[in-house]
Amino acid sequence: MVRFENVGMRYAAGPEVLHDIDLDLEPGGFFFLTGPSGAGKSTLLKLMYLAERPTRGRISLFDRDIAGLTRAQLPALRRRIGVVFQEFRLIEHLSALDNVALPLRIAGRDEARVKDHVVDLLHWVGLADHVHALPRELSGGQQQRLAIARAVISQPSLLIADEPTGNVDDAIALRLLYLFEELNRRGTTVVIATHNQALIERFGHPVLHIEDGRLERRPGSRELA
Ligand SMILES: Nc1ncnc2c1ncn2[C@@H]1O[C@H](COP(=O)(O)OP(=O)(O)OP(=O)(O)O)[C@@H](O)[C@H]1O
Repeated sequence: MVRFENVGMRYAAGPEVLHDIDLDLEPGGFFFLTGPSGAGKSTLLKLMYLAERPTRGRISLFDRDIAGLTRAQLPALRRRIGVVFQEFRLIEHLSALDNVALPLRIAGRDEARVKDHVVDLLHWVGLADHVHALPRELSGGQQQRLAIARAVISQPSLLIADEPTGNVDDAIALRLLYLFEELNRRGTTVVIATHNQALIERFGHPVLHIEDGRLERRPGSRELA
């Protein structure tokens, strides 16, 4: 699903920020990504969702070496990846409903079903009363839930989320984790960067831990049980 072989990454002429990363994420897995601020978590995720290219080493996604992809092949691959960005990246002039519907409309889905599907999901993430709100009319936590709804609406093969529970209270963080688990049960591989140790322990999934640009995979409590 996601494979890194001896990957190194530096930004422009700066120092290397990821070193010798070897990683093999099984399809259908659920992984937490942890590590201190500045350790390289977002950089690793950017490599996974093809926003950055590695400086060295090899990355394969869905069994394809990304170095061999043409520009024309990239959009189809990207459509299989749902991303929740740290800074949300919502479209400011579109309502909550239209933000979430956008990926389905781009994919040409039947408009009559798009609306029901989106409203259901907005309900699920606790935004039932804000279906027609613009992003700026929502709180930080509500915008985050909207960004999550947009990332999961197309049931991507791979969901990548950078601190998706950073701006929400504990009850909502739990609910979001259940939503990710439901998506995972339906076949989506999930990678979530988080500092929330309580959630990591509660859900017991394996942990990818980065420190000083080096990655270590630790078994989750479920695997050890
Ligand atoms: N666009 C960029 N240009 C230059 N250096 C960058 C860029 N983005 C990140 N870095 C550097 O790469 C290193 C890793 O940053 P990264 O954002 O991946 O860390 P992080 O673990 O996600 O941190 P946080 O938990 O604070 O979000 C840091 O030293 C950072 O300064």
